[in-house]
Amino acid sequence: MSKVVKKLSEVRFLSYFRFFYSYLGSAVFIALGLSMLVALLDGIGLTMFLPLLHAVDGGTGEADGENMGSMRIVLDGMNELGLSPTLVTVLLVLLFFFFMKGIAKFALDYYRTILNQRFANIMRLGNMKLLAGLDYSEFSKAESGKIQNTFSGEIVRINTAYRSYFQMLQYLIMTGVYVALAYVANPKFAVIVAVGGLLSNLAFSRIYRITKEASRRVTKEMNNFQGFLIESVSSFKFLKATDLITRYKEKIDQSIVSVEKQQRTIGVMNGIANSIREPLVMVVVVAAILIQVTVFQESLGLIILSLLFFYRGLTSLGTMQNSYNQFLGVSGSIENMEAFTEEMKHFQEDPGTVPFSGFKKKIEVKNLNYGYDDVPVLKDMSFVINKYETIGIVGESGAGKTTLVNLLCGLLPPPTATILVDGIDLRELNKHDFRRQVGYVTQESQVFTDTVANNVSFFENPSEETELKIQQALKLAHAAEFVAMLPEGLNTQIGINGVNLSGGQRQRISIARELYREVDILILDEATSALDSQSEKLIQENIDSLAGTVTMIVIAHRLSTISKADKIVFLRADHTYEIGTFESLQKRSANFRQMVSLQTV
Ligand SMILES: Nc1ncnc2c1ncn2[C@@H]1O[C@H](COP(=O)(O)OP(=O)(O)OP(=O)(O)O)[C@@H](O)[C@H]1O
Repeated sequence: MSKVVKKLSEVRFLSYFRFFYSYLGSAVFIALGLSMLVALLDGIGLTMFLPLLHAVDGGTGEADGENMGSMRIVLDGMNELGLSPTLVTVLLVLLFFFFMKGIAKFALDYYRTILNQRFANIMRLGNMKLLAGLDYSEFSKAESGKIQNTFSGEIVRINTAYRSYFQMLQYLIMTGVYVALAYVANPKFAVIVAVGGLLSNLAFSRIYRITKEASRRVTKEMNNFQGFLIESVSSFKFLKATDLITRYKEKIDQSIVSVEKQQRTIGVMNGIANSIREPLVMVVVVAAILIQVTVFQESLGLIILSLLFFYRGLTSLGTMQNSYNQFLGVSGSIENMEAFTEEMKHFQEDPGTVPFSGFKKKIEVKNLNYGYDDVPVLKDMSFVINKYETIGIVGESGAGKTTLVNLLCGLLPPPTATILVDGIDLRELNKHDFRRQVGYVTQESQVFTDTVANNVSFFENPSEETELKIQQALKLAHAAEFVAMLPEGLNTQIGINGVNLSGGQRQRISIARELYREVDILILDEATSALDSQSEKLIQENIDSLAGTVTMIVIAHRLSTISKADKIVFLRADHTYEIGTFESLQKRSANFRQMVSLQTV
């Protein structure tokens, strides 16, 4: 089945089908099958009108099938079933088919609603999986607005696209069924109307093109808009305090206006498509009747049934055209989503296969070289971190401290086997296992819009035991005191990005979270930079007290933070480095001495 779908999808219009099929599988065929059933039942019901007319017209109360052309097969069928085509039977059969159609239509609508929801969820779940598995270095190049928009607004738009697309397919099938029935009823008339219908379709091609282009632009502008929005929320304080928010708002306003403009174009196109549909249908029908009557001299009676089918067929065609135009109005989102998921799939991280059950002995860095886009940052670096040691990483801004730490925690994979954890190439280790043992307090404290307790336990189920652990972690991070003073203690909401807390308090909460996790390796990136000297001193003491129970890698600008470290990796801007204790580096490195002399240690 999927091979057939692939082959068909080489046609652009059908390539969208492959997109939906890739998420919903053969369920889409069930929906299409139901559409066909609805059209067939409706068509058969309609054929009953002719024997009905005939029965009434003949005054016999019984239809004999004369003038029904090939459709007399329906009457033959009734006869075979032992149903004599009296007025009452024909009426009952007509009712029967329309009831059956009602049931099939209900099943179709219900199934489509379920599929619609399933479709949105499959997309959301799939995208979340791809995002979680994304390689960190690729993530750092991504646009946050695009991710945000693709995950929220675009999914809504694609859901609309899905509805319109399948509505279009449903009406396409219906049109096909009606045209086929019309052809069986009156072939000549059918051919004239079909040609007319196809010609009328040409009028729509320009509308389709304009709508599609506008849809693409909406997606692009929405990506920009979301990006601006995220940045204006995260940088609100700065933008507000400097009134740069006024200028930033102008950028956001422009993208809002541009989206509106494109959506207006889509609206106008949909309006035109809607309003010219009916007149066009009528032009085709009137022309076909005139040709039938004047050129082929057929009686009107002969074309009534065919006309009935055609009127329905052409109405279906019109609805199909409108659905298609509505679909095109949001189809830009499908292209965006396809490109986005392809990109994310391409940049998935290798999860690693070797299980990791805990850090046992040492991390060895052996001749590590690393750079970005061929620009070297770390050159031929070698050192060892033994279990429970504290390693300080210092150096000028841009010397590569964060890069080194990202390599050590497996966020950036080194090109060759140059980082070994307990003798195993870090790239081979199961990343989930390994990272569960890594705590990371980043430069910008990571806090989440929830309570203090949830920020520390990271949403672990509340229990007495959990609370006790939270309190211990807060104490170690020197945060217990200020948390106790908060209006609702542990259950206080900390606000968006922790706005209700001071910078130092946010940092202490972040430290408490990593201590709560009881990891083997704790990375602190400038972790005490936002603290006042009293708090820093206290945390420093707590960190020192952790020495010997956890392996710590500490990036520090303030040398006091790492004066007691077992080893210090001192990085220079020219990619050279030195390793030693604070004292030994002070003795042998002029650069290090200079750095120390600039600070009061
Ligand atoms: N994703 C990236 N792509 C390209 N270059 C990068 C990337 N990340 C960092 N760099 C570059 O690598 C060098 C080292 O950066 P890194 O962030 O590791 O330095 P750092 O010592 O931690 O600096 P700071 O103390 O200012 O935080 C810098 O020149 C930086 O511009």
